[in-house]
Amino acid sequence: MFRVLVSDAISEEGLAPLRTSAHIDIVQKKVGEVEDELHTFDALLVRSATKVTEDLLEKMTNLKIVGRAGVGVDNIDIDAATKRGIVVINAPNGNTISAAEHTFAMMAALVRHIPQAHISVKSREWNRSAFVGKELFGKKLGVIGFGRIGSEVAKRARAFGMTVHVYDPFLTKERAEKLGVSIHSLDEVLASADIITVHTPLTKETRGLLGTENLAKTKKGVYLINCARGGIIDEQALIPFLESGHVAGVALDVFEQEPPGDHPLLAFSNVIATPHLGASTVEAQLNVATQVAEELLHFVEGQPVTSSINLPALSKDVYEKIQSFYHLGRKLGLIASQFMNIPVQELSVTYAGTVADLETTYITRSLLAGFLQPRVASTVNEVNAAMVAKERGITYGEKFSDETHGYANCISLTVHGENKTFTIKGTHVPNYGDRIVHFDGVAIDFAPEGHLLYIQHQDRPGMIGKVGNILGAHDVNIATMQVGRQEAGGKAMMILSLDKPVDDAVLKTLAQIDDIETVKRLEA
Ligand SMILES: NC(=O)C1=CN([C@@H]2O[C@H](COP(=O)(O)OP(=O)(O)OC[C@H]3O[C@@H](n4cnc5c(N)ncnc54)[C@H](O)[C@@H]3O)[C@@H](O)[C@H]2O)C=CC1
Ligand SMILES: O=C(O)C(=O)COP(=O)(O)O
Repeated sequence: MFRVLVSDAISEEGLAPLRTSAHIDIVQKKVGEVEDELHTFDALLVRSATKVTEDLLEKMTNLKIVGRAGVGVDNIDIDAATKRGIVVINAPNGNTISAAEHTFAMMAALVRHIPQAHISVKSREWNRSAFVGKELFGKKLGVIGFGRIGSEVAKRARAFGMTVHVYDPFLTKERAEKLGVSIHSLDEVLASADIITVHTPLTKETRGLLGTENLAKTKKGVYLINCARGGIIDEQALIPFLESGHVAGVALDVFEQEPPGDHPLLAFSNVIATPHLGASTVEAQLNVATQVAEELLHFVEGQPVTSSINLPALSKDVYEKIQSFYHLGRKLGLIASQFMNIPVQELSVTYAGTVADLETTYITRSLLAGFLQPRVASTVNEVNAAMVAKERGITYGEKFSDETHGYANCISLTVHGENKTFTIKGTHVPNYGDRIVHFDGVAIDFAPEGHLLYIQHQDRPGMIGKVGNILGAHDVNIATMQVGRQEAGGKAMMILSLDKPVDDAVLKTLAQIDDIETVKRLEA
């Protein structure tokens, strides 16, 4: 049973696809309510309220995937998840429109004092002169962060007759032109905008982006909106700018701490606020829940996930094409690691033939994970392989070649260790399987499966019989045997596939045969 903990309020209708699977068990409880069971869950689904910290991940020892029913993943310790090989997925566009509409609603409310006027009327007052506002028409809107939400806000602003100035260091001129906005430096946007709205993720770079220094560069009388993440506008820094009247008004949907409690900003009559409602619409909640539920189902079924934060994006089509090579890659890495059971510095992977035209990043990650797995106690997979390699000082690189050795495709792995270099090559034959076609300088042909025994010896008559006798005497059945040699009478090798693994005593007996130089167990 695949156990899913849903720890925030996620649309029931959106989760429905998960309920159709007999293999999935859904538990809807807060993390604090299932402390004793945390180690039993395979998946965790959250919104922004649950903090997926390293400490929580430490307790969720069986966790394989975290799904964020929304965009921002700043409540998830991505590095800690990646380190543990836990896939993190989100729903990147399900709530874009809702967040953009909320931003626009906040903008209109801010410049027309709607919340304040509403409270006044509800208090049985009729004070029209106290709430004279400003038009949006003809104003300059500064958009900081021009991704999905920023660009939807800009479209609506243009429809209102506003000019849009954008700051986004990753935005291309073509995209800006297409959407009818102009690109500026941050300083230019700060100096020119009548209203500034932020739509970046919260990162090390964007935390405090609008702090004392940058707020001082804004126009006197500027309005500010944060419907992205608390902390992008520095809340403490804002206070003197409100006190002096430099900032005319602020609309906040998000706070550094949520809920903000008795926050000093809330005491200002020209600060309006909502309790993180950007994505709180029926439509957005259905969209994001459906997106993560569908992705989770793919994950459970062994299909690729397309919106992962810590895995390269893969479409179903591409995944189907690389799947066989992905398995071959893992086997090549696994066998090479056991054969080279010494410290290694570098792995070099060469792709040739049909595989060279595919998305090889994923295959390389799989190969790397196979290589690292025998060397580390925790799980290594394509999520954390690069990180684990880095931690261990192992570098890796990809190359592409035309040399297929007569096969339709060929993956070659060369491992550089201390005083030794080892090369293994494999191919995938459709409807037949994976074959290792080159092993440590010798052309050979065997399936990388099960309990393998590698024997390196001098090419002499009678070697096969001697090995067979010893294995037979120890009740070890040989399923297949492949032999190869560099030249007659020279270095030769046998790769045997056995029905059960041999123990150390048998290895030792085999190693004592004259002309046998190396005997190694290899598990594939
Ligand atoms: N209030 C709410 O309920 C909601 C809030 N959000 C938040 O809105 C924000 C934006 O979401 P999306 O538009 O979907 O994300 P996105 O990833 O499509 O866009 C973010 C943009 O920010 C830009 N950016 C990154 N660093 C930057 C920097 N240092 N300076 C300027 N621009 C920078 C990126 O290039 C990108 O274009 C996120 O923080 C997300 O968490 C999203 C949905 C609902
Ligand atoms: O998607 C996002 O980034 C949001 O901020 C929405 O947060 P929520 O899912 O409503 O807690």
